[in-house]
Amino acid sequence: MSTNISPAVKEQPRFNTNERITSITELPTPAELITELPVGDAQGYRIMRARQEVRAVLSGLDQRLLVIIGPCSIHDPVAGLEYAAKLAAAAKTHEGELLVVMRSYFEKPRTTVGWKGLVNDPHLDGSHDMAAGLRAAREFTLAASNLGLPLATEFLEPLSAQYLADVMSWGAIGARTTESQTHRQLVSGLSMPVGFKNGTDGSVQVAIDACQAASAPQSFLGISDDGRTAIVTTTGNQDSHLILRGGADGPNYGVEQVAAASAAMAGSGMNPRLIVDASHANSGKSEVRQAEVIGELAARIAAGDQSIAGIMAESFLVAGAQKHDPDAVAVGADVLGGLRYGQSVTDACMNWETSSDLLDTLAAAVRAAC
Ligand SMILES: O=C[C@H](O)[C@H](O)COP(=O)(O)O
Ligand SMILES: C=C(OP(=O)(O)O)C(=O)O
Repeated sequence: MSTNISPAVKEQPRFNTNERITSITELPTPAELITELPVGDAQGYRIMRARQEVRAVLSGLDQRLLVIIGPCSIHDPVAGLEYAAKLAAAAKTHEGELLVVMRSYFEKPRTTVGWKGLVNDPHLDGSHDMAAGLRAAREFTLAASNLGLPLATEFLEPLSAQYLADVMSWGAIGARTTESQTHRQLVSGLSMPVGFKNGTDGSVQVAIDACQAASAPQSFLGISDDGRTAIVTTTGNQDSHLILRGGADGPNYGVEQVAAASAAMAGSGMNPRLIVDASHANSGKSEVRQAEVIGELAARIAAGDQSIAGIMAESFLVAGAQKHDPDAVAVGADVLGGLRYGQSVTDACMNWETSSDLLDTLAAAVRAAC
């Protein structure tokens, strides 16, 4: 444990503060980590071009389908990169019909408690070595992006964006944080298109409100690249859009539900073209059902449905999910050695073979629609 309290602060009476804080450990600043692990010029150009392509698909100018696909979470960078190599090859095969962006999710929002992702706990043992987590996440993104893949992530901790956002071509705000002012402000300053999920209760209106808030200029408390708290002033993110992921009442990818959500977005002056997440409450977190949902969506796209700009899917090397509780292992234990290689430790994913077949199906659907 290391506690860093400045000498000036130590002289103040502190008996009434921090009663429930056991440690505060300083991290490298965003600038320090980015200097150590920089994005090269050619790579930076590819990341920015992918952002423009995502924008063009979302607006309908580019007739391809956006496919945001990959593991629910990256817990083992080696397996994640093996998956990325397969996906990069499939993305190249289908580049005429699909704009494939890999889910590179390093922060997991939890309904109650559980492993919170590679940034928070990279050793999966409850040691919460976030300096190593941020480094591992950045190393992963640089390697995956060098395979030619645009990357997607969920922005969960407002401070972590400063360490990773430069490598991302698409972002999401999850169902549990769409209503949060902090996240809406954050999106207003992010450089890539960002989708807001509907709420876990199924409310689409909170995501429409979020898109409106994030599209507007904002001023808020953030951090600078040098790690100091700062006033951040933004232009607003006009590429904010809606993601339907189902809710407590069940799925919301049906024809009428998508049409209603699309019309509500248009009525609020926002982009009516949206993304459907085939996982989460749209599949009851079943990877088998998820594949069926994608099949249904492909048929609608082939028939000319223009309101679906993209699809999100959870996919990894091995089907399903395995349980992992970081509190049940000793700090320093060989956690990866005890886990099934290539299988999710968070939500269930489709395996690579099924995912590859579905990419073929989606590409055929786009060809049929043209
Ligand atoms: O996408 C992942 C999960 O659905 C999300 O993190 C919530 O998981 P939990 O309900 O298992 O905590
Ligand atoms: C956490 C996720 O989704 P949701 O916010 O829809 O639960 C996710 O996509 O990983």
